[in-house]
Amino acid sequence: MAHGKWNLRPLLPVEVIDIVTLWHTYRVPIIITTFTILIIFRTILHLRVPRVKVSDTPPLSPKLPAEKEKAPLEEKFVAEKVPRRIVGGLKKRKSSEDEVVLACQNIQVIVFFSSLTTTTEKRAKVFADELAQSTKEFAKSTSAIFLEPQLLDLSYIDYDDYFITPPKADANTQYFYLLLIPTYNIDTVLDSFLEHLQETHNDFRIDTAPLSPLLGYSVFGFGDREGWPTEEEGFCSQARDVDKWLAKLTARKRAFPLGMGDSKVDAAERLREWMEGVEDVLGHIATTGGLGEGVIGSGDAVESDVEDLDDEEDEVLFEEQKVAQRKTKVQKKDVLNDVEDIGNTLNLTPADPSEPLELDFTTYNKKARSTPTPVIKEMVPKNSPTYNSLTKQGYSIVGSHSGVKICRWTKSALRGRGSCYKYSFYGIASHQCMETTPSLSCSNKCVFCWRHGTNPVGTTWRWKVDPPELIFDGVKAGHYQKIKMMRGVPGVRAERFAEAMRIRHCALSLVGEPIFYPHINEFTAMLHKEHISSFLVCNAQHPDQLRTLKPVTQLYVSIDASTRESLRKIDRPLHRDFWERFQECLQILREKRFQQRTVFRLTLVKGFNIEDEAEGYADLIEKSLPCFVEIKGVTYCGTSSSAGAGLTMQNVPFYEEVCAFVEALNASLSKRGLEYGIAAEHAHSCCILIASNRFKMEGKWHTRIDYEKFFQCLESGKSFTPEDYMGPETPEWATWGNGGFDPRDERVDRKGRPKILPGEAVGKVKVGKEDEAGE
Ligand SMILES: Cc1cc2nc3c(=O)[nH]c(=O)nc-3n(C[C@H](O)[C@H](O)[C@H](O)COP(=O)(O)O)c2cc1C
Ligand code: SF4
Repeated sequence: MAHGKWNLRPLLPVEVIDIVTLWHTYRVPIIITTFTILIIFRTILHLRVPRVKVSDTPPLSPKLPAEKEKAPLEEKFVAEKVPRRIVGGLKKRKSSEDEVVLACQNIQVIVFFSSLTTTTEKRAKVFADELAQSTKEFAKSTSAIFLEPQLLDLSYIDYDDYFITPPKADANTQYFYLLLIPTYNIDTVLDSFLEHLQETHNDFRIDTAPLSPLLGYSVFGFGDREGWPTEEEGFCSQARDVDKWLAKLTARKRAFPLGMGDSKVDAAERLREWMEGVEDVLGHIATTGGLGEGVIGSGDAVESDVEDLDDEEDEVLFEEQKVAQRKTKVQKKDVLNDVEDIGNTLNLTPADPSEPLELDFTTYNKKARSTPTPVIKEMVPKNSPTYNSLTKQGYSIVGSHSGVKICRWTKSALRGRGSCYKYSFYGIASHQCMETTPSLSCSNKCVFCWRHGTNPVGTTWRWKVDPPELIFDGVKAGHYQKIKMMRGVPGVRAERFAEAMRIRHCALSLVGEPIFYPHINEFTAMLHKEHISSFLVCNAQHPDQLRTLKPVTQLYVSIDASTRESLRKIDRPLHRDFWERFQECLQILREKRFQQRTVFRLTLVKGFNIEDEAEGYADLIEKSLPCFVEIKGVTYCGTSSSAGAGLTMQNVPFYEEVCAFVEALNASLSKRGLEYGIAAEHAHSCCILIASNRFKMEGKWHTRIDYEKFFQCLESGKSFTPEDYMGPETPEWATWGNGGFDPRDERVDRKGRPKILPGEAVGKVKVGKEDEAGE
């Protein structure tokens, strides 16, 4: 009272006083705990309520009223009264989702189309009929049941029924979407469709990939090149947008690349190709239950090409990229472990570290070395660190000593982003080129080798020999499998994908020394029999094999230095008589120059083999008189092997330095009266071509090859010369001074952004990534 408060204690029973005291002491934790329990309870209740779509666009002509009628009352009530479930954040792919497995028996293909002037509608009808026939065929040989494809006009459906979640028919049916989309630069239904896709993806209340339960999707666009000649100018832009948004909404279940056709020119042909590809995928789903390797959601994606993905995909890929980066880190660590393993197990200490040392990377422990076994070993056995390392780098190992890998340029060409320099110089389309080797082993350890120092090395063949048939079939299968893995990659062109399924060129230069393989002639004969051209690169260390090599389309010898000392420093050869072998190979090449196209390949490494060596190289050219000299700035790959050799980015010459060297070399050749000239360039790869005047006609360079003529010459059984299969004129854009980038291709940087035009700022170009410049 004295303090103005009532004292109730004398009036209350003891229990009540205890409770009040307790309350005063613990009221804060009690309130917080009660509040938390209430929130948890509320959240659980909330999550158990089924998720419901909300439509912003009233259905123009609801196609499925009957189905809606059939919906249970309870569901209708929920649809009307309950707010939508909120699933925020990025979708994280669970490991179980890595493989899309057909979890049902029925496959329902829906063909969506839109059409203003009816061309797409007519084509869509024919397309759906034909698809119905082919899916019936699949049904005969598999347990999957293909329901009759549905044909739906985007103008007459409620987008919410199909493009927020796949339709809910029954648990036994899964959906596959095909969309045939024209493009209009005026307001059409396609604008609201695209808006809907975009809104669905950005709607924070909905999962960012709500269409991921689909089996897959693919889009085909109709456009008109007359009015919209290029993609930048709008050709098929709306089909490209639909493809982009569906990739996001389905968590990248692009089952087949976007197809595009010009309504006035080639739409029918392009659509047919695309249809064949789509049927192939559907057949694959029916037989295996999955989309096949390479399509996200069903296996491996793009090897190491994560950084090549479009900006448009970044948003969706965020989580996946992090996983990929984590993976890369783990892989790097593993590679390191492997190399360490090799080092530890070999435990070799050369008496003189500067002396070349013959290493056998297939020997794994001291015990194995000290007790030689009479059994002939495999060069790259499956359980070896070398095997692990090479497969992690993306090589497919075929048999026990061969490998195949698709190069960055093959991927680039599949996406319409340019071929390697061999397209500019010789007309090789990169997406039809297979890069392979029948011998992963090499007798050099070049400082710039981007094979990460993990390939086996040796001076003699001492391993088990696989038959050429096994290698030939194996590398083709490995190549096609890797091409198929590109199917779901953003930007892959349907027509290039179709073309890529026919190998036309083989670069025998991947890793190791191809002529080391004892049956190399049988192997190249198999290539030629299937009209696959052969570009074979050897390291000028095996004169006996080089002498007996039968003609290939183009025969290369790597010329990495012009003096004995710099060759020893740069190639780090295992043969002690490496210089004599090198000289002998040059002599052999001279003899072969009228039987096939012979090429010197110079790889310029600043601080190793450029300075003051132009004269030395001119001497070598004079000695061998090759048909061509390819000069290329070294590609820095940042591996431990290159770093160990003291190679850094400082050793990579700028393009202007390569140009200056080439001009000096060319001047030295003409001073000697040798008839050569600078014919072509590919600035993007830091690569320039000097050619013999034998390939110049009426003042124009003809560095390209007539491949069919080459096969005719071979099949005739008569002797022939390189001039006999000389191709058409080198295109103007590829000739010296014009940059060498095919104007038909889109030029982008590694992030997919448009890039400077050829010729602009080329002096600043340095090629700094593994196989960027082509092998
Ligand atoms: C007004 C108009 C605008 C068009 N805009 C584009 C365009 O921006 N890009 C394109 O590639 N094609 C464009 N086209 C071509 C159409 O996409 C093409 O003719 C298509 O086949 C039409 O299909 P449809 O007859 O089914 O409506 C346009 C055609 C018209 C009539
Ligand atoms: S870089 Fe080599 S393997 Fe790749 S496309 Fe060009 S020639 Fe073929």
